[in-house]
Amino acid sequence: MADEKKKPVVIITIGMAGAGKSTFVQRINSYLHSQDPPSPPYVLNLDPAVTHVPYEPNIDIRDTVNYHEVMKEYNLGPNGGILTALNLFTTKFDQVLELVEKRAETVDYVVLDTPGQIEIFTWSASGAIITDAIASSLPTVVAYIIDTPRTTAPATFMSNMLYACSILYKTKLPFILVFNKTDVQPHNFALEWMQDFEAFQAALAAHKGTTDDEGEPTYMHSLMNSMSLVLDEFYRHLTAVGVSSMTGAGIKEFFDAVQAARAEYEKEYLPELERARKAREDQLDAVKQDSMSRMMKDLELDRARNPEIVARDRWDPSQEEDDDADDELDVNIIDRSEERWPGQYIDVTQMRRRDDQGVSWPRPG
Ligand SMILES: Nc1nc2c(ncn2[C@@H]2O[C@H](COP(=O)(O)OP(=O)(O)OP(=O)(O)O)[C@@H](O)[C@H]2O)c(=O)[nH]1
Repeated sequence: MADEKKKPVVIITIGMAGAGKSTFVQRINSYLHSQDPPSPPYVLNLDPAVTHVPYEPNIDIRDTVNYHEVMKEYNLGPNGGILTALNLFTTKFDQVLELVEKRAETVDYVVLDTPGQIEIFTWSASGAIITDAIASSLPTVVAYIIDTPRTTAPATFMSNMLYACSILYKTKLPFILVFNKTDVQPHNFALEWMQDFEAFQAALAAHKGTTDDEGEPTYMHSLMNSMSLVLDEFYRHLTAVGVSSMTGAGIKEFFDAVQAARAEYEKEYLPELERARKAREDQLDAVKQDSMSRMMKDLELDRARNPEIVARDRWDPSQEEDDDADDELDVNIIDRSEERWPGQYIDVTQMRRRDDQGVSWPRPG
């Protein structure tokens, strides 16, 4: 389509704590800066608890929500604090989207670094809202970062793949398995297990604890055998690349995979998204039509019964309220690259104390 605007690809990096998400984001950031011409990405840090990120994010959740204050304010532990901080940030995500969309024509990639505790993003309402919101406006890809040296045992490998599988089915987005730290442990064993079901079975059988004292397969072994059959189907839907965020090896292959995933987004995800949106709108329309026609019927009956009320029931333009007064937004999402970190630290957790602003965050339910 000729009038279609250029859109960047969003890369959502997800992974277990310590898998190397932040180092990976830094690596792809520097890779894109080193291109000719340089193509700096737009980077968002969504981890409120991280003390240091090795890159300069354009939008940083820590500029908006003070995670320590959230813990104090709501009397929460670290995980509850991170989740609540993410929830508070999500209430402002429309502003984030606006800032991202403003840059859509000048950047090729938007990169999201997610909280270290994977489930806080993958299993929370906020994570789903953020993912859906961004994926419905820009082509989006999930990069699932795996700590390769810690995935060499068949059982750990399978658990990790099952987790990846659950995220794929939850987000339904194009998915890239990123085997990280290949400088320490090459990832060919993983590719072999993914491509050759029998090789994985053999690795499982060779592992200790697969048979009991009588030489019979243990319950766990049988379970893993069956699960690996399920995973065989799952592997067909994804791309795997090996990278070293430390040395930069494999990063070009990662971007080749991102381009292929973008095409997949446009071919499969987008039509599905539009179909779901249309179905939702049609359903809403039908409900609206139905209640409207019932209301009209009730109204007709009522008016027929009370003609004197009908005579008094007239619209009075002087009573119309001025809705525009509330339209101004209190902008507190900061784009560091635009504002050059003006030092206007805005701590949303403190806002409820300022009576003049009248803002009060809801307590988690
Ligand atoms: N050898 C090697 N080490 C790596 C690589 N990538 C990351 N690391 C190391 O792995 C550790 C964890 O990396 P992070 O980037 O902090 O991992 P993370 O997933 O962001 O961790 P959280 O902060 O818990 O979210 C650090 O010590 C990194 O230096 C890699 O490619 N090779």
